[in-house]
Amino acid sequence: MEHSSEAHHRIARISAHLYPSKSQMMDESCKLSRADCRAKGGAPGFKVAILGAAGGIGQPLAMLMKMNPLVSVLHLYDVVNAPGVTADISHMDTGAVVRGFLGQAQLENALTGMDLVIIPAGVPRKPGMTRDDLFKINAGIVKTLCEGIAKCCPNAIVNLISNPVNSTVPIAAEVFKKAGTYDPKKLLGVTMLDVVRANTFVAEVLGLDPREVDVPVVGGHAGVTILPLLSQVKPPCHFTQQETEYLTDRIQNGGTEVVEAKAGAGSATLSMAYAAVKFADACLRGLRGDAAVIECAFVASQVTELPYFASKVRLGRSGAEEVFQLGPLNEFERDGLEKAKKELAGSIEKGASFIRK
Ligand SMILES: NC(=O)c1ccc[n+]([C@@H]2O[C@H](COP(=O)([O-])OP(=O)(O)OC[C@H]3O[C@@H](n4cnc5c(N)ncnc54)[C@H](O)[C@@H]3O)[C@@H](O)[C@H]2O)c1
Ligand SMILES: O=C(O)C[C@H](O)C(=O)O
Repeated sequence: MEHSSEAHHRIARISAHLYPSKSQMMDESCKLSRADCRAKGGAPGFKVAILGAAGGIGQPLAMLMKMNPLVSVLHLYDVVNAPGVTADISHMDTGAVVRGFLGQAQLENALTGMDLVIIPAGVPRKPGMTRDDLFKINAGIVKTLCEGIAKCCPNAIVNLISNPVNSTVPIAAEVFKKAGTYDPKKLLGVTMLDVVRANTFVAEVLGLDPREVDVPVVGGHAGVTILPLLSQVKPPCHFTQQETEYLTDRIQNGGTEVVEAKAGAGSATLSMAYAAVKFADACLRGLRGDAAVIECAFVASQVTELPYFASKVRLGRSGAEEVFQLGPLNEFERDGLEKAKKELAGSIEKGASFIRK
């Protein structure tokens, strides 16, 4: 029979690693759990935090990241329901060690030591709203979370999902600048869902498997700022004017299509979680040192006269190590680019001045 105090310690260790706040109430010797040991030395991998982990995107995103073999530690932070989601996800028999963090008081613990922070925190749209209508609430949420990142994991790669991305990325950048921690390579607005949608819709038109299709989508992440470069689709193909207009409109309004179909119950969550994991996995492969990891993202950029712009980037050990030029555009795309830049300029300025004011 096992000695009862040893058994007590084992049980306490498990509880302590799931809910670190409880560990303070437990025996000191329980603080370094087996899971911690595994995370520190045994299982190679990266430490990832999800902020807003109990939300519509957060939950499936947490589940998919728990399945990612590149992740050794997964921190799930939210202002509601983080313990429930953590308990649930932690029963999955995959390698990543999961810990939950609830509320502002636990934000710093959630962030300390992280390699990658994914942020889907904030309110989603309802029918009739633009993404910019979310600015009022989400700007403050992103500011607070980024202040935490600047303090606790200033070297982490940040994947920012919260809308309006065209403004929240400049907000995050200004917070990091103020804190003296800004590294433009490490702040990435997630526009992967636009690429995922573009690949799907283009594949439908071409009668191909979407996995064989690669559509660059540049600009930003709202309406006309979402600019699919259909002239650069791989495999090379030709679209009629009617197809080009249909595809551009569907890709630009894919988010609204979901918002309307959900009829007040939120915006894209499952396809977004899929896209977020595809992008996060690319970031982690870059961090690992894999060559030629290239995805689209909204980043600090010199591709146009705007300070931020989405285009293809090469992800490496230090984040977005190379930002690619747009390549040759046709007349339809050049027109689209002008419209995109006009709207983007205002959204970027709105975000930056929220912090600079
Ligand atoms: N970039 C994209 O392509 C894309 C796609 C879809 C949705 N979004 C955006 O992602 C955001 C989240 O969408 P959702 O459907 O998951 O919303 P949701 O309301 O279902 O979930 C949001 C979660 O954020 C949490 N939260 C709120 N304030 C917080 C704070 N201060 N700290 C931590 N967590 C906090 C909430 O408790 C909730 O669990 C929205 O802004 C939405 O517009 C972006
Ligand atoms: O459309 C939204 O509000 C959510 C997201 O930006 C999307 O593109 O699905």
